[in-house]
Amino acid sequence: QNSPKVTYVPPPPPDDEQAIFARYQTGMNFDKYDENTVQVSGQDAPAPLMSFADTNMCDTLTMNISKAGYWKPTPVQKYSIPIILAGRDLMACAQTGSGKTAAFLVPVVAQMMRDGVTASAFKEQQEPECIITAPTRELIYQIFLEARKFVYGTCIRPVVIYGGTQTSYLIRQVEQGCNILCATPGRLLDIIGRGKIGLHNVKYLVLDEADRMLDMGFGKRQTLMFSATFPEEVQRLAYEFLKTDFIFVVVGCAGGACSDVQQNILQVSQYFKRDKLIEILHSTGNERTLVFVDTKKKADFIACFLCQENIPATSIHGDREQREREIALGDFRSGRRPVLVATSVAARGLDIENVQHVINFDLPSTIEEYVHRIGRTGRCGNTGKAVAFFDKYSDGHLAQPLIKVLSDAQQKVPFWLTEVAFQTEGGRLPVNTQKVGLEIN
Ligand SMILES: Nc1ncnc2c1ncn2[C@@H]1O[C@H](COP(=O)(O)OP(=O)(O)OP(=O)(O)O)[C@@H](O)[C@H]1O
Repeated sequence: QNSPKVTYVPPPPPDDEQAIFARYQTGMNFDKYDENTVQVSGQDAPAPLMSFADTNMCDTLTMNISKAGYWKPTPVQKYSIPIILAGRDLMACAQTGSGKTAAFLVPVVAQMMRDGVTASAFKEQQEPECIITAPTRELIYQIFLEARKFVYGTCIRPVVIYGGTQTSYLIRQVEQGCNILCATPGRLLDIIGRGKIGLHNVKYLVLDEADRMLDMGFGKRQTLMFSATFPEEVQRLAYEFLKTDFIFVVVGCAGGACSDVQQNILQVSQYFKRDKLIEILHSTGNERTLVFVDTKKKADFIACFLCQENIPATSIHGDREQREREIALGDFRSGRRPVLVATSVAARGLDIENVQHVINFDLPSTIEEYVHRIGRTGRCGNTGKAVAFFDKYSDGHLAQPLIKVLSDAQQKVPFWLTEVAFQTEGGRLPVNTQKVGLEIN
C-alpha cells in the first residue's frame, strides 16, 4: 500500500465526571414514544420492563443511568434490556434517536458486572468480553463515550479503535486493558490480525448499524443487532448469523422515519439547487443545519460556496484527514460553524444536540439512507425539519419508497410526487397511494 503513514493521535476523551455525563434535554415528544406499537417475534420473549429499577442491576450502574439523565426507558430499551439480560440473541429495529445505544450498553454492562470481568493491563493479547462495531469512525467514538458513562466507577474498561488514527497509539490503548472494544470493522480486523485481540472470551457482539459484518470466527457469544432500518436482504443475512431462537423487536413501523421530523420534499432541478439552499439557509439563520450531498468533492465545494456567501460552513467526508473530520464535527457541535456539509459518512447514528434542520441537497440512492440522514434531527423527543431537493431525472426511483415513508410518518405527500411515482412505475399506481387518500387522475 502506498498510502502515507497515519500519525494522528486523537485528544484524550474528557475525564471529569461532569463532562462524561454531559447530555441534552429530552424533547416534548419523549413520552409519545410510548404510543408506538411494538412487535416482538420469537419464542418465549421475556416481558418488557417498565422502569430501569425493574432489573437487578448493581447500584453503580443504576446510579450511572440516573447521572446520564435517563429517568425512564424508551420502548426499544424496555423490550431489549430484558431480552439481552435473558441471554438471547436480538435484532432490534427502532426509529432514529430513540435510544438504541443504551438499549444494548445497559444490559451488557449489567451482565459484565454480574459475571465479573477478567482483562488485565499490559497483556500482549487482550481478551475483551464485548465487541461493538459501527460503520463510521465518529459513530463508534460516540458509542465509546456513551459506554464510558455506564461503566463509570466500575473496573470495566472500554477502548475505542478507529481508522485514520495511529496504530501504535491504538495498540497502547488496547494493551492497557480492554473489556469492551468499540471498533470500526477495518481496524478491528487489523488489530485481530496483529494478535492484539483474542476472540475466545467474547460474550457479546454488538452490530450497531452494521449490516455488513461477517462472522469472523467468534466463539459462543450473544449477538445483538440494532438499526433504524433492516432491509429484507439484511434480515435474511441475520437469520444465518443469529441463533435460531433469536428475538426480533420492531418499535413502530419497521424502517420508518422518525415522526418528530417534519419532512418537506421540494422539486428542484440540479441547476437551481444552490440558489434554493441559500434561500433556505438565509431563512433559518444560525440554526444548526446538516446538508447532505452525493460526492466528497461536492461537499467541499458547497461548504466553500456557503462561506463565500457569509454562511459559516464546514465539511465532513471520507477524503478529509481524521484530524480535520474531528475539528469539523467539533465546530458544528459548538455552533462555531452552524452548517455542516456532509456525504453519507455522517448519515448514521450521529447524535448532535440542536440539529434543527437536515437538507438533502442530493438525495441518497436508497430510502434507508434517507431515513438515517433525516434522523440526525428530531432526536430524543425533540422536533426537527428535513427538506429534500428532488430532481425527477435522478431521483425518480425514490418516488415510490418516499411516498411510503412520508405516509407512514403521517407527513403530507406532494401531489407531484405521486405523479412522478406513477410515471416511474410505468403507469402502475404506487403502493400506499390509496392509503394516504390521494387523488390520482
Ligand atoms: N431513556 C432515556 N432517557 C433520556 N435520554 C435518553 C434515553 N435513552 C437515550 N437517550 C438520549 O437520546 C439520544 C439518542 O439516543 P441514541 O443515539 O442511542 O439513538 P439511536 O436510536 O441509536 O439513534 P440512531 O438510529 O440515529 O443511531 C442520546 O442523546 C441519548 O443520550
